Amino acid sequence: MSGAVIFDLDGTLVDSAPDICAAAGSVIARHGLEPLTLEQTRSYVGHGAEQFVQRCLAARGVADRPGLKAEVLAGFLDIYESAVSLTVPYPGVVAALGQLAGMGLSLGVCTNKPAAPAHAVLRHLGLDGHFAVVIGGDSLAQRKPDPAPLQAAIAGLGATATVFVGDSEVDAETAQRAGVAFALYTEGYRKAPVSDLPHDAAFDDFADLPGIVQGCLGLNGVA
Ligand SMILES: O=C(O)COP(=O)(O)O
Ligand SMILES: [Mg+2]
Repeated sequence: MSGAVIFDLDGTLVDSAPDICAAAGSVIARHGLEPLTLEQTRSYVGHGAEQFVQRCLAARGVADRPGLKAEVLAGFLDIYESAVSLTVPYPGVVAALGQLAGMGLSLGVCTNKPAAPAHAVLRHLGLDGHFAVVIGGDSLAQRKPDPAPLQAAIAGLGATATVFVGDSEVDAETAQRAGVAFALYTEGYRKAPVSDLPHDAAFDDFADLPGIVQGCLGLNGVA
């Protein structure tokens, strides 16, 4: 067996909402629009950059203003790669990644964040070396909850047994459609109750993840 753990990024490995909120706020301010709250930002992340911008503009009542979405999206994507300074890994993430690698598992990322800012934030936090594969929201024609990006990550790692770790409705649906075990991190940007999301395991502390992965993959011991 070749085991792998594939992670969602925003709301799972990292709390990136403060950077996304600041970046979006600075772009919409150019159009005379008020910034978003952190809470709004968290609830709009998860479906990719275009949907995020769409939701921001809808929240400001200007979703139908001609040409605005394309302009704001371009401005947002321009600065998204440099929006890393306020982003932090969730507690215990770094130790858990080391422990999972020590168990002989390969690690990957499957996010709806575009690939360039996804790589940038992982690099900024010194986490990029952990991941042999990073699939972003613009890496394929499809994005989560389509199973194709997760399947591409699995193929890229050559994995025969996989656990997908994510924080949202989108991730739960992706795992289900791909037929992959799903571990739900409950401290991210999820909107629905935990019980509404199909999952094999749920956790609120990354210290618990190696044991969960061990159980999902049927491994014998945590190194
Ligand atoms: O919606 C995004 O841009 C990213 O969200 P994800 O990392 O949770 O997939
Ligand atoms: Mg997420």
